[in-house]
Amino acid sequence: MLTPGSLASLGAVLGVSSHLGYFIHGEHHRQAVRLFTVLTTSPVAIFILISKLDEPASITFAAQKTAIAMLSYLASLIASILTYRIFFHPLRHFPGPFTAKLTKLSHVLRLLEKSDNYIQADQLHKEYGDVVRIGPNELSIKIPEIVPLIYGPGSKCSKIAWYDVVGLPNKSLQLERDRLTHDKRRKVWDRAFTLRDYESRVVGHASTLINQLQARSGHEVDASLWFNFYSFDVMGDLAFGRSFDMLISGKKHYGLEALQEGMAPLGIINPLPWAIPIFQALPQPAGIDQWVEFSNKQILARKKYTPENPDIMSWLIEAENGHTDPVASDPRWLWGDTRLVIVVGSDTTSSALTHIFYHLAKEPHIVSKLWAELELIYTPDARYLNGVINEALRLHPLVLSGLLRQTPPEGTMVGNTFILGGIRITVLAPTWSMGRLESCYESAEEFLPERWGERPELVLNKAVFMPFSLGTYSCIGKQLALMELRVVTARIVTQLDIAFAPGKDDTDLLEKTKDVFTLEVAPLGMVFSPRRK
Ligand code: HEM
Repeated sequence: MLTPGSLASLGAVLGVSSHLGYFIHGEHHRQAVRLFTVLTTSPVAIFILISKLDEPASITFAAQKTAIAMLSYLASLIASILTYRIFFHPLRHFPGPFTAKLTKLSHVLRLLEKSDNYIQADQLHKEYGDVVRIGPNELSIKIPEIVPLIYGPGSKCSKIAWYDVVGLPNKSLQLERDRLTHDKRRKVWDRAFTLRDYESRVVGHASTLINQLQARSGHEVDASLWFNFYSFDVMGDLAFGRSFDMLISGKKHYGLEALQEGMAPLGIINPLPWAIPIFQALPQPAGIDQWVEFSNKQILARKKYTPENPDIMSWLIEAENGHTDPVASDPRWLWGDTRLVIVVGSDTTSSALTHIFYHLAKEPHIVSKLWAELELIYTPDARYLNGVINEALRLHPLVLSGLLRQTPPEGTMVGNTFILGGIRITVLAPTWSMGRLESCYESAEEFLPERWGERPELVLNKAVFMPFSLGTYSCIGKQLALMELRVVTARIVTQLDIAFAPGKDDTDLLEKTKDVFTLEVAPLGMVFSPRRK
């Protein structure tokens, strides 16, 4: 006879031992769906077992006993996890909100309202100091020296579990955690970026953008949307050999809509990598399905024709067709890299452009200095123009809350503290806050392009400036992105006057932009008009 007491004890013992024997060791995100299925179906199995073992048992009794066994298991599992996290975890001495020590769920709940992870991280640093425990297993570290240690070439830190699950079932360059495999795939991508001349194509799209802004001269336009059209069209052309023609139609392609809806849930669920596969296994919101379908369509269509001028996909498709190397020929790479190129090739530059033009509208003296420079030269060496771009990327980085990395198995130094090896800790440098560190930038909150040119003394510690990340995993599209930004900024500034639309300022942009791993940039009402000489 199984008494309620014996079942409760058995559940409690199993709860503690499954924590200490299994959950506390290693990573379990890849098994998340299986574990979730076991957890949700085991009450039925236990019910049947109790009914058999406990004859004659009424259904009510068997149900009660099942509930006792399950609840005592879950209660003791949770109690064991929380006790460990509060009293025994290697991060227990680091300051941070009490709820963050217990669970990352509190983090997710805080994001539900505004998806403003970077602002919340900044507030936590103001409250708790330079190193904050922002999750049971996670530290946000606002110390300049940490940047090369976590991200720099030769860093022993690796990408966290999030990278494994966010693109499932596909693979992609950015999401690959194994360094050797990543390096092999990076070589395939390198061919698409080495010595390719994409500038003339970019200039064509910039001219279309300017024509459209001229056609709307004196009227309010949502600059954020038009820069999105530009970057999406450029990405379509350079990656898939065909523009999406949004600049021509002036309308949002459903692909852009799908991308934005597909990325939105990430802003909320990101802090819980184990929950991502479970979320993906459930029926997906229409937006996400549309995003996947849109992305798949691009590569299927692209495979059917060979563009006149090679595009980024030319090299990735060639690798899939021609190689015996599994890293090149596994079709999951092409599906995943297609999604990657759509995200990183479009949202990134449009976000940077929107912030550049927000600052130009706010501080007209910068525009005058740009005119002066661009009247004399327009080359990649235009120092002030490059300074404007750097300042926008410093104050409004693409990945606002920081790139998540894992400490090596042998442990690592965090500030002055050594974190023991054996358990992998997630670490990040909060990019948005780091860009505003007074110890690294003189008058850090001010937009001062000259700090990157004629007044280098305004940069006190250049090591923290890493808008394109550093080392092995740094942005492969950096030079392309900078060229896209220079081409459009130089052309608009020399041809059009720029102002905020009447009654509009920066409020929406700064308060409504969402942190969804990259940025979902809020509208920016501006007026462009022919330049008064
Ligand atoms: C202003 C524009 C851009 C910024 C600020 C930017 C920034 C970044 C950052 C921070 C990463 C590292 C992500 C991580 O470690 O998880 C990254 C990776 C990457 N970016 Fe960019 N990016 C920009 C534009 C582009 C463009 C236009 C492309 C080209 C299509 C591109 C392609 C990539 C790729 C493929 C990776 C993955 C590299 C790897 O893991 O080896 N990016 N980018």
